[in-house]
Amino acid sequence: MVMTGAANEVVLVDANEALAQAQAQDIAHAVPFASATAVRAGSYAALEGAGVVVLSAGVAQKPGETRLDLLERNARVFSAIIPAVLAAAPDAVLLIATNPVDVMTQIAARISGLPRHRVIGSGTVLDTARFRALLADRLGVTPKSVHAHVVGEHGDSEVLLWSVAAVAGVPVERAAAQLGRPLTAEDRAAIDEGVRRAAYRIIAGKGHTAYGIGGGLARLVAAIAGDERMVTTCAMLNDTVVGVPEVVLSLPRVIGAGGVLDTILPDLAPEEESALRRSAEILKEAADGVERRMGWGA
Ligand SMILES: NC(=O)C1=CN([C@@H]2O[C@H](COP(=O)(O)OP(=O)(O)OC[C@H]3O[C@@H](n4cnc5c(N)ncnc54)[C@H](O)[C@@H]3O)[C@@H](O)[C@H]2O)C=CC1
Ligand SMILES: CC(=O)C(=O)O
Repeated sequence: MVMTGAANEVVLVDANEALAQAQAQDIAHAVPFASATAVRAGSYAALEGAGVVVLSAGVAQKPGETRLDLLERNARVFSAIIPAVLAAAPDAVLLIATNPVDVMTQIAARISGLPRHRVIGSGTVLDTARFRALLADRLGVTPKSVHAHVVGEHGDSEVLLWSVAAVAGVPVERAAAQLGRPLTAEDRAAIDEGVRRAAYRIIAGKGHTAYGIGGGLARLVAAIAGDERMVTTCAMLNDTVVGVPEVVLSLPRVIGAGGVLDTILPDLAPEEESALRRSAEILKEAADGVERRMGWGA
C-alpha cells in the first residue's frame, strides 16, 4: 500500500506490539522512495476513521497444511478482534486475508453483522494474478494484457475459467496460436497446477507468501478509496450461486466506495459450472461445520 500510495495513512495493529512497531518503522523507511503515505503502529483505537480495515491476523499454513486446516484457530481470533475493530472504525469496509479466506469472510460477515458488500475477502484476487502471470509468460505478452479469471474457493477447489480467458478480445487458445506459441493440453495442465499449487510451493521454499497478496490487497484498498469501480475477482457472501445458497466465494466483482458494488457471473462452460458448484459445496460445508462447532448454529 505504501509503495503504490493506495492509502493516505496505514496503521499496523498486532497482538505482538513490538513486531508492529518494527514493521511500521521498516516500512516507513521505504516511504521516501515511493509515496506520501503515513505509516505507524497503534492500538485498535488508532483505527478511528479508517475507510478500510484489512484483517490478516491469525495463523498461517505450515508446509503440508491446507488452508481449511486453519479454520477453528482463526475463527477464535476473529471473535476477539472484530468487535474491537468495529468499536474504533464502525464505518470501515472489512477486507479479509486470513485463511481459509472464504470461510473467514463468512465468519467475519456473521460476527460483524455488517451488510455483505462491506465484508470482502481477497479470495481469488491472488489466484487470478497467478493465472494471468503464467499465461502471459507462456504467450510472451504483459500480464496486464491478459484477461483471465479464477473463481470459487481460494484454495484447492478453485476454478480457472479457460473458456473466457482472452488477449485483445481473442480467446486465449486462438491468441496463443496467432502469437506462434500454441497452448497444448500439457501447457494448460502445467498452468493449472502452477496456479493451484503456487502457495504450497512458495511456503515450502520460504515459509510464507507475502508479495502477491500484498499487491492484491493494495489494489483492492486503492479501488475502494478511489471509488474506481474496478472489476476483479474477490470473495463476498452470495445469496445463491450455481444452486448453492448463502456461501462466500469469489466471482468477478465491481469494487468502489463502500466495497462490492456489483457482481458479474461469467458465461461458464458446463465443466466450469459443475466445478464451481463443487467448490461452492465444499465451502458451504466448511462454513456450516465451523458455525456448528463454534456454537453459532447452522
Ligand atoms: N488470502 C491470501 O491470499 C493469503 C492469506 N494469508 C493468510 O494471512 C494470515 C497471516 O499470514 P502471515 O502474515 O504469513 O502470518 P504471520 O504469522 O506472519 O502473521 C500473523 C500475525 O497475526 C497476529 N495475531 C495473531 N493473533 C492475533 C490477535 N488475536 N490479535 C491481533 N493479532 C494477532 C500475530 O501476532 C502475527 O503477527 C494467515 O492466515 C495466512 O494463511 C497469507 C498469504 C496469502
Ligand atoms: C497463503 C495463500 O493463501 C496464498 O499465497 O495463496
